[in-house]
Amino acid sequence: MSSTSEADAESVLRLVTPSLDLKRHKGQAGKIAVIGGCREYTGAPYFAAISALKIGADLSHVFCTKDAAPVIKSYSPELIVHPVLEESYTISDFSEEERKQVQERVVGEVDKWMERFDCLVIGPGLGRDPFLLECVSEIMLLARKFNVPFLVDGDGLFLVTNSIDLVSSYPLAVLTPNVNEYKRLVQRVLNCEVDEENAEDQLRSLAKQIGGVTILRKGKSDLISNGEIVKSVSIYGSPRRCGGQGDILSGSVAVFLSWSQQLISGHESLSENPAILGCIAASGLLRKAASLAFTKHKRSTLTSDIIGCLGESLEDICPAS
Ligand SMILES: NC(=O)C1=CN([C@@H]2O[C@H](COP(=O)(O)OP(=O)(O)OC[C@H]3O[C@@H](n4cnc5c(N)ncnc54)[C@H](O)[C@@H]3O)[C@@H](O)[C@H]2O)[C@@H](O)CC1
Ligand SMILES: Nc1ncnc2c1ncn2[C@@H]1O[C@H](COP(=O)(O)OP(=O)(O)OP(=O)(O)O)[C@@H](O)[C@H]1O
Ligand SMILES: [Mg+2]
Repeated sequence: MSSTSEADAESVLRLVTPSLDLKRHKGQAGKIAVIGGCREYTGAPYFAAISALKIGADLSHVFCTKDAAPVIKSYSPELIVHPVLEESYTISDFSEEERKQVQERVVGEVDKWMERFDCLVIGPGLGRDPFLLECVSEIMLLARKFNVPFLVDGDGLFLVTNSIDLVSSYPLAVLTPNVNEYKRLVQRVLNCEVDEENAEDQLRSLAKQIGGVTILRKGKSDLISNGEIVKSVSIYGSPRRCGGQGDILSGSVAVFLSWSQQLISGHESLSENPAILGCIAASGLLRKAASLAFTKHKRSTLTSDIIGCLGESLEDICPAS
């Protein structure tokens, strides 16, 4: 039986957004890392990482391939960019032993930083190179070892859909599939097709089947479930469907999830699930920013215009002072 309720996204945003306090030091408002960026895609990891900063995180890192790094750095001096990922073509002449060494080096480069991160965003613009995805599987296992929450999006979902054990039963994992990514997840995990008539129940079953991970199914309404409850966020956004809006969402979920975790760990009386709160807050803010950007730019609204409206939209709900 379906029991979806529309979340009060503005109240959640007010609850989880920390006040700006002169006693807080750099890092306390969030340290986020995006794992993504390859020869084809440099925009997606940039959108995710810069959105995290624009909302209020203190530090935003990007771990990408060597080709992508100078491009991403040139978009913004605010991002800390690590050119560490390798694609198969750079190691095509290598022996099995040498490939193993490269993999260990790649994973070691992320390992050095792992404990410092509040949340990882795995997948925006990652590409689908098999060697690169093998390394990213190891990075997911490492995050689990250190109990670092992670969100999986884009090509990260391609990896996870084919190796569901990577996220299975990890309560700190959030999946943010778009229409295609959701279809593939449902087919692979539930062995059936997407059922729009019973969308909420199917989402709940999917999240339960993957061991209680949180899933945010993007669409006309965003639907969120951890296998127990289902929440929706349907406030009006924008009729423009330009690429990159999902990347804003992924960086935003990472920040709000970190803030929700901080809030809940300081208040024993709060029993909410930080991943669910993070998804509701991010979805609500993205939609509000998209709506504002559309009123300003109409048909020419682009992802960068929506990013430009994140601060104003959050300020409207939670004034800085
Ligand atoms: N500027 C950039 O660098 C961007 C890179 N991106 C990256 O591109 C890679 C692939 O992601 P995609 O989202 O394109 O992959 P998808 O597997 O979602 O494929 C997109 C395809 O689905 C179709 N489609 C979209 N919405 C649909 C709907 N409602 N019903 C039916 N078909 C629909 C589109 O026409 C397109 O052909 C990822 O790594 C992603 O992160 C995207 O995030 C967009 C921005
Ligand atoms: N049909 C729709 N009507 C209104 N809002 C939508 C619709 N589809 C998506 N959205 C909004 O856009 C956000 C991004 O969803 P989308 O499906 O575009 O992700 P995506 O395909 O992963 O994007 P990206 O291009 O970044 O990869 C969602 O969180 C939702 O708020
Ligand atoms: Mg996407």
